[in-house]
Amino acid sequence: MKDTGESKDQQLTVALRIRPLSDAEQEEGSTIVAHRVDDQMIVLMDPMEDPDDILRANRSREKTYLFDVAFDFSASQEEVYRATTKPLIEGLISGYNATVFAYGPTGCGKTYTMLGTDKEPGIYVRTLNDLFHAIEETSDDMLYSVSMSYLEIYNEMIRDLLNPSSGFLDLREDSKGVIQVAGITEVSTINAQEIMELLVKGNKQRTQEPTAANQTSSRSHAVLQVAVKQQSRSRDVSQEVRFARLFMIDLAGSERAAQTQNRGQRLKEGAHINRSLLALGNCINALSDKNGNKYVNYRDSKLTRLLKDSLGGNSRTVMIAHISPASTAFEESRNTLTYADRAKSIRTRVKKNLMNVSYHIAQYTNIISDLRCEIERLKKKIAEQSSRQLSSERADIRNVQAEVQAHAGLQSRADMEQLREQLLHAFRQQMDIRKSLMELENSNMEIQIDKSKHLLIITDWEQERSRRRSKWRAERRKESVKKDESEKDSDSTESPPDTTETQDVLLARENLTFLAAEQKKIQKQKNLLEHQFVELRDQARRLEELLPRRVSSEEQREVLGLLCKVHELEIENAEMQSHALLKDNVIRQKNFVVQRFEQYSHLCDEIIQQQRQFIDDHSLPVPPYLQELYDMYMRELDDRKLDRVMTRTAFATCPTTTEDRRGCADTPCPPSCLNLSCKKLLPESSIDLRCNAHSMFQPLSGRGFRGSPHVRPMKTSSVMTPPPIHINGKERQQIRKGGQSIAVKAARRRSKALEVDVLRLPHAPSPLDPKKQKSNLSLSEAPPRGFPTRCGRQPSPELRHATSDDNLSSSTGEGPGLQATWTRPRNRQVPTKTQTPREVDFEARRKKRRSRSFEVTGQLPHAKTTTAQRFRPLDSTSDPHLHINGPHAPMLRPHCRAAPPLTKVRPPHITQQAGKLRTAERWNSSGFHQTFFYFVCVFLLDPQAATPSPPPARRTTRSEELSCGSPSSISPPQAPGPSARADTESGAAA
Ligand SMILES: Nc1ncnc2c1ncn2[C@@H]1O[C@H](COP(=O)(O)OP(=O)(O)OP(=O)(O)O)[C@@H](O)[C@H]1O
Repeated sequence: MKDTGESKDQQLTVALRIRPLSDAEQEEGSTIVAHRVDDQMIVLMDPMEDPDDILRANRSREKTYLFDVAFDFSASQEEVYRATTKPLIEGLISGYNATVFAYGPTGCGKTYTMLGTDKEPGIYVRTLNDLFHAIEETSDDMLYSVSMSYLEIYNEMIRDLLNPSSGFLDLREDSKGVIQVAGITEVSTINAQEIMELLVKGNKQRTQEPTAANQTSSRSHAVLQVAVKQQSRSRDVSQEVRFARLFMIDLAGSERAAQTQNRGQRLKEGAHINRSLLALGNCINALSDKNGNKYVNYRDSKLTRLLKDSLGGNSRTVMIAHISPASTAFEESRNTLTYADRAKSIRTRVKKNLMNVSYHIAQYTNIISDLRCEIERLKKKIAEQSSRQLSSERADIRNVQAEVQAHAGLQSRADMEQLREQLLHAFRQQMDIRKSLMELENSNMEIQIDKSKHLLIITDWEQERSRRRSKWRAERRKESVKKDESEKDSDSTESPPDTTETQDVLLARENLTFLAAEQKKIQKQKNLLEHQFVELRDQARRLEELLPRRVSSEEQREVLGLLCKVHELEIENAEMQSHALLKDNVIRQKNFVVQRFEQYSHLCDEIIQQQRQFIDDHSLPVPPYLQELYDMYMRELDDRKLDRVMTRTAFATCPTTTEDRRGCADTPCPPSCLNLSCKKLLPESSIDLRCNAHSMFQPLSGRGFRGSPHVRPMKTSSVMTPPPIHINGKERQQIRKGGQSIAVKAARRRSKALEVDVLRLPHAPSPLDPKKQKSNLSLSEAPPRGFPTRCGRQPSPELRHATSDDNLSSSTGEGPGLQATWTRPRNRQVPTKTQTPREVDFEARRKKRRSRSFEVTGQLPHAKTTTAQRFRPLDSTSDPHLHINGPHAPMLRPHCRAAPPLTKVRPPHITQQAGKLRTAERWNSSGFHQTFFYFVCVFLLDPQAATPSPPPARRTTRSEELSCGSPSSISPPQAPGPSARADTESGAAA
């Protein structure tokens, strides 16, 4: 092994630290005489300067010292370490020896700087920490071995602080002049924590005693030696090995006996300390001699021998001198400063401790085995690294997976949110459209009402015109009978009545045109909105279908399901509001129509009563059939009174289910509803009203209005048709039961009333009586509905049947009902021998009734071909104002063919007398009082004309229909004239 390091001169680094003024010094009243001027300059002021001392008068009272670095009481441990010792660590690793020693009087802070406290560790700890950190950083390439020893020189004896039991140790110098402590314990470790524990342990072994100057006065010099050996990990035949030592020395403080007041052992310790320090001072003096000729006597003390290399050899050395700032320690401070100042000029020859090791062939085996070990070690390290990498990669994969999952979760949540928003948007739009539709429908209804009012004005005017014309014609006819031809000529010059339309009528026509245009516009808007609504509903459905696929969690599914449900309910609510609105409007219109009808009815009654009064007053002869008619009229009046009461009850039993309502619409109302009143006794128009009132309870779809032409146009004006609210089986049963009980009551009351009639009326005439036969025949021919039996007022089987179970069951649509009782069978049954013709007739009707009741329930497929449909007895001919929706004229035509206006109807017995009973099926009770009234009028005017001719086969005009209810409109049948045609046209236009 040979030393290959290059040497270079290096000056000793001297730092000076001034500690803070201690409590004791403050108590003594010491003043601060040492000041740090800057990073390097210290000023020491002499507190004993006497102004009277002439000899020293010219001397400066302050002395300035310059050092490499200067600290005062404000400097921290870290600052001192960084400025003094930290730079040595790099050199130490590179193979340069280093020494740091703390020098100064006792109690000036040497131990504080080197060892420090737990909170403020000193140079020892900080240096070792940094050293091991630096070793760790380069350990991949270099192989280090660190050993540490800790000793004290106490009373010129060396003691191993790590192993105090080893006794006093000797100093020896090897062949190269390197001082060694024989037998010292060297601890090899690179664990900083372990070294710290050793230091604590060693410090506890250090001799420390309290003195007057310092309560923790160190009575020995403590030397911590750290040896660092470093070599490259790559082995070769020759290899470079670096070796360096670091001494960190906490010297004992120089002390004055007077100051320390030591006695005995302490005094002896002090003497030894001072001697070693004096030797150190001498060495420093010698080393700092500028000439360099002075002999350096290291052998005077073990301290100087130990520090031989550090002071004058191969070492980078840092001296940290400590002084007290107190005036009381002025002398010690000045001495210390003087020594430190001298030490500055000490120069050391520093060289790297490099050893090139050449191996013999015999050592190659070891080298190879070492290399193998190294290879194994490296392989192991690589494996460890790869496994660490793998695990980190796995961790990375897991992280990535977690991230992906989180991202997917976020994505799905965002998707769900978007879906929810879309759904909500679709629902909101649906609701908006619903509302708009409702508003449009409302406007439409209002327009309809307005139109009805205007139509009414026009109709009134037309009636008035017709009345005037009729009157004019009658007058003309009368005059033609009374006067001769010449007078006729003169009369022919009379102008017809003025038929110019009034201002009101013109205005009404204008308004009608305007309202029709408005209605068209509304209809267009409605169609558009309905189209949009359908699209939106489809869109919402598609979104709802998407839900199960998109929704990941049950919770989300539940929430979205509820959301859909809520909006469905909202839509249903809107539909119900729409229905309510429509119903409200329909009711308003019905009320209007009912009022109108009642006006007509009262007027008819009034006229009949007054005419009757007139006949009675003038004792005019009344033909028996007119008397019969009048009696019938009176009975009808009574029945109507009863009927009003019963109708109120029967209304409560109106069918509620769709099927029942449909039955009511397609066919006459079921018995439980209004059969006892509207179908038997009430005039046609009344029945129609009731039936329409029924239809108010139907859903506003076209289907619900099928049976009533008056309300059929409503089909086109209904809003989007939401499904009807279905009533479950139980509820339906309850409703039916309620209906049945009310129907039973009504039927019983009806039967009772008829029985009273039987008691009151004369018995049926004998079949042998030709007159009565005629009457009887006429009765059997005549429709039974509301038409009282002249032959003794026997309660008809039909009416008795009204209370039967059969009949009642039909009210719920479950069995045959009474519907057929107000229609007349077309094909009469051939009487058997035992049956009277009347019984045969009843039997036939009963069968027909059963078939009709099937028709109502819809159980027979060919029900539509029954007579009920052909006769259409419920269709009104009397009041055009029922036609509240849509076009009127086309709807009226088929209706009128089935039930012509009263002006064209002959009373049954008259037609029989004339042998022309063809229109009996047209006969119905609704026109009864009107017919009667007609005959009374005719009779009064001209008894000869009381035998009417059969009605001409012509189409009924609307104006004539409208005049049905008006007494003034009753006129003898006549061929349609130009005026009538004009009426027809104007009515159709309206
Ligand atoms: N820089 C400083 N800051 C604060 N306190 C200090 C400082 N220097 C020294 N002291 C305090 O002064 C007292 C004496 O210090 P220390 O024991 O380190 O002196 P010393 O020079 O080692 O004495 P000795 O030579 O007798 O061992 C201690 O209580 C120490 O905490």
